[in-house]
Amino acid sequence: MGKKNGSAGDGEVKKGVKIEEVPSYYNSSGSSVNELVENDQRSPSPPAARRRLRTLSGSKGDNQIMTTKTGRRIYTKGRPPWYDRGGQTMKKPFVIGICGGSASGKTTVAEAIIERLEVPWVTILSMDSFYKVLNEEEKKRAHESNFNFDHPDAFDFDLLKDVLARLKEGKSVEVPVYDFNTHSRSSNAKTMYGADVLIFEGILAFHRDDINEMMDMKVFVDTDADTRLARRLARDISERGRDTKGVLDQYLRFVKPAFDTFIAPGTKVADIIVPRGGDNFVAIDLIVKRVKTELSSRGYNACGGAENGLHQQRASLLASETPNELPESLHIVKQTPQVLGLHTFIRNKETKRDELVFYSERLMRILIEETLNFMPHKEVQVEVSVGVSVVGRRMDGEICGVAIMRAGETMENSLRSVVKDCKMGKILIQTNDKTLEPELYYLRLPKDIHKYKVLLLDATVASGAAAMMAIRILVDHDVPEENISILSLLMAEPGVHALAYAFPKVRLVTTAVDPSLNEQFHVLPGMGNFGDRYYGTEISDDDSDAFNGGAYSEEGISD
Ligand SMILES: Nc1ncnc2c1ncn2[C@@H]1O[C@H](COP(=O)(O)OP(=O)(O)O)[C@@H](O)[C@H]1O
Ligand SMILES: Nc1ccn([C@@H]2O[C@H](COP(=O)(O)O)[C@@H](O)[C@H]2O)c(=O)n1
Repeated sequence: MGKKNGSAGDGEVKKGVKIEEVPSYYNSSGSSVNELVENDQRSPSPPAARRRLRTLSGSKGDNQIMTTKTGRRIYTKGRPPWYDRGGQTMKKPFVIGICGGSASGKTTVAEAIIERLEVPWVTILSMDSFYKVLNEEEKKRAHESNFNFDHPDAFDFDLLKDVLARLKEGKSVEVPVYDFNTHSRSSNAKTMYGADVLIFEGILAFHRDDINEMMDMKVFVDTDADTRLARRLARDISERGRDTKGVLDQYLRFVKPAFDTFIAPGTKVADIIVPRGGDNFVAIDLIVKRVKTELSSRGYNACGGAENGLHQQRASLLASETPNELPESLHIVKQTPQVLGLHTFIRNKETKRDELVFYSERLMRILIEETLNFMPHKEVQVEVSVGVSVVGRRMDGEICGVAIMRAGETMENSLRSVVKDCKMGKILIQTNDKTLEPELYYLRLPKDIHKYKVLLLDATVASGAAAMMAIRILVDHDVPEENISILSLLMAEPGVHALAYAFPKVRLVTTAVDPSLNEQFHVLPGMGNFGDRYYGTEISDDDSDAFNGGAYSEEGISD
């Protein structure tokens, strides 16, 4: 997939119909969306019939969005709300395997399925990513068109199986990006995440029974051999840095025999055979119909939300009695006159923005210092002067911060001022205006985050929906629950109980707990929309009513 410029940009849809207006913070590469579009335009132009599709491609961590002809948005990165109030996965992705000869149109069929499915969260995994790394002698042979890339031994099937298994569980994976020009992996892997539908395509997609068992539907693209060769010649010369002689030599020596021996038998395990590939709209429509039926029987609704999702359960949260006791995992900083005084400034709606920033940052530092007391420490001996030493303490292990955008970002400066050179990640979660479920739109985490004690930052916790999704994401990235602390200036009691119920080992640290939520899930009495007040982006009550029908939702998530 995503083979423009000869490299397999996996996890992307190659070509999206229209580039969306995406706020700049979606784009982690630092370049604007327009720049990304321009980059894409420099790539070899696809045949006219396919030009309607265009990629919004970016670097690792970018959100990938395409819009179908009917105007629906499809996210090829990100995460739908897959977990329930207990923090557990609710939905498994529907896995479609697509097998077929080289240049048979596997990618084209995959794109056509995505476009017609109209499911918002889709991931495409290509077998190309799992080509083994070649040694120097093999590379030399590959450059002479004398290496068999069509034999099963050319692929790392075990890695492929692990990646598929993790994606099925909704866990994040690092997928190698393959470069057909150099026959090697590029230095940067792509981070991929789960989805509603996962399409896995490749020439040997059906080669191993254990991997076949992981698929819910197996599609074989059966395109005539002459057409495949003609397309391959054109593509490999224009996109993969080959010449006519090399393509033909490789085809006769390896590609054709391997098709007969290893690929064609895939028709026997396939559920559906699609003659002619991407042109076969009848077959593609039948596949799409079947997938839609399967998805709805698994509890997906038309908007991509799940029945019994977080939002629906949140309503019952408001109605339900909260336990009398606050959970043990909650720590409230000591209510000193200093802390209470800072709160008074912050809660007061008359407090000016510069004062709010000053006093809230003071309170944030107190909150962070308090949290650090829970981090593991070890004894160390330091020399004070010649011959004089004392036994002191030093933190044992590394800390990183992850801000839940946007209000959590207000706490980044304070964390940096307390923890020197602290690595920082970001998560953007927004409410889907149709399903009302929180959804992940942007994710940037420090490398090897599972090795850190993670301080998750959000200025306030109301129902806990955003925090719960953020914790779920960290857990999916293999951060042990007990290594996560969520830090907030203010938490609402229902949110505290919801988080503690779902993730009992996660430490909740706050400077105050308010008793309740209103019907819009805003904390009562609360501190207003902290993010807007801090950034000076508040709108007047009148405007707010006009924009939101009377209710505002904090930071895009009604939490
Ligand atoms: N129906 C079609 N008509 C014309 N060109 C096509 C068609 N399907 C695919 N192609 C072209 O053939 C090449 C291989 O198609 P692709 O879908 O990438 O195949 P695969 O993924 O099986 O290698 C691409 O250059 C693509 O643009
Ligand atoms: N370094 C490589 C790796 C693979 N190939 C050929 O690619 C074909 C598979 O990709 P498709 O997009 O066509 O499915 C396969 O037939 C290999 O021969 C290559 O040429 N160089």
